[in-house]
Amino acid sequence: WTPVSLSPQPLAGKCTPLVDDHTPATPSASKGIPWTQPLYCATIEVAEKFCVYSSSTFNDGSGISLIAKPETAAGVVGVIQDPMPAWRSRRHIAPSGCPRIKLDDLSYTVIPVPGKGLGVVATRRITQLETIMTSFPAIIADNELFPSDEDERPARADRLFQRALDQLPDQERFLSLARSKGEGVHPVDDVIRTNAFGITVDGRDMKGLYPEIAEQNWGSRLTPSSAYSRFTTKDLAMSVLATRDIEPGEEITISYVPLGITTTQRTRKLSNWGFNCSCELCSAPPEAREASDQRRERMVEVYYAMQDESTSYNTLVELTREFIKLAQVERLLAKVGEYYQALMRIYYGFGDAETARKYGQASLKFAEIFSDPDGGFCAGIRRDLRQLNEELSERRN
Ligand SMILES: C[S@@+](CC[C@H](N)C(=O)[O-])C[C@H]1O[C@@H](n2cnc3c(N)ncnc32)[C@H](O)[C@@H]1O
Repeated sequence: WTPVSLSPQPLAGKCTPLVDDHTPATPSASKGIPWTQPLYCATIEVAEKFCVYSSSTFNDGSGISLIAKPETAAGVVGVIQDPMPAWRSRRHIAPSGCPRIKLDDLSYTVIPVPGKGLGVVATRRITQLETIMTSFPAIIADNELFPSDEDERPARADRLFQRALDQLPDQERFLSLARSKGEGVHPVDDVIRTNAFGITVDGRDMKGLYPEIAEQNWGSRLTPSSAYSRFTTKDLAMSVLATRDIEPGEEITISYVPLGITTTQRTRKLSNWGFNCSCELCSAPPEAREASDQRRERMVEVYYAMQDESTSYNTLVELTREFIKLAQVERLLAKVGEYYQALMRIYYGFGDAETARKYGQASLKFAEIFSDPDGGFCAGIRRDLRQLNEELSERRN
């Protein structure tokens, strides 16, 4: 038996009843059913049945609606009924080693920002890696409900969206968030497409709508945004960390698109949001953008050259130096975990297990800050490190 507060996950999965409309169940903590609102299910055109699961007690009464398959909902029950939920003590959500904040010590305010609607602006100095905010989802919805071709949108999904909204205690807050699609699209669909993050819940790709985080604009200052969002599976929380020191009055921005890509790639991806970007990077002089693009393109070249069979070990060492230098200049701090993981694998491929382990350890350090410490990425690095450690100790013996 594992105390739920330390590890909510064991409650999830098999032991939790799969609640759907064939197995009607009244909310009952003793039966392991934490949902407080009536259940609503619909079979939509794209796939099997999805149901709306809602709890009005989640996150201090802000509530949550989950639009999911019964097996996904069963997977998060442990989080919903955790007797010591993370939302009660947001302080402990900061990654270990990072400065923590108290909820009443907010370092930002939400105000109009020219050309962008509302935005989040620092009210005091925020230090690098400080947790700026932690948010819990108002709605989590399965990705299948949001096909990229909007004409393929399952018509009956709107009923699920409506029910999910009706069962949220704070509907106004949800509906006040930015929308970009307009007429003809259900408001919940629009708010989610404009504001939600891609998250993985119980192995499924979902969209998570985090109201506080949704107030942040996309932005960059010739380098990635000043902040980075980090999802943790075990409590469904999304935290925003400062990737550099942020001065009072500065806007806090996060990245809506993958980091490290070029201007053309960014513009294409940002077009999904349908806004004319007015961030510092988008409005920077063309030479500055080109210089950044060239560095990013060179990083891709170096990455492939490092893995080329014809590359000698000495060249690999030189390329590694160049790659790390470029990542530093571009300030791709949140990507360093991935980069070091790649280096671990490349050096291992070259037969240098000692250096591979060094990069593996560094990779884990960064990955535990910028990604979910309980997620698949960190687990993969730990697995590789175990293998490397075993191999090195066998060699020594
Ligand atoms: C997640 S919301 C951000 C908060 C939003 N500004 C508000 O008023 O609630 C996303 C929307 O903000 C606006 N936005 C975000 N970043 C922007 C930028 N760099 N330039 C212009 N508009 C931006 C766009 O309208 C976009 O669809």
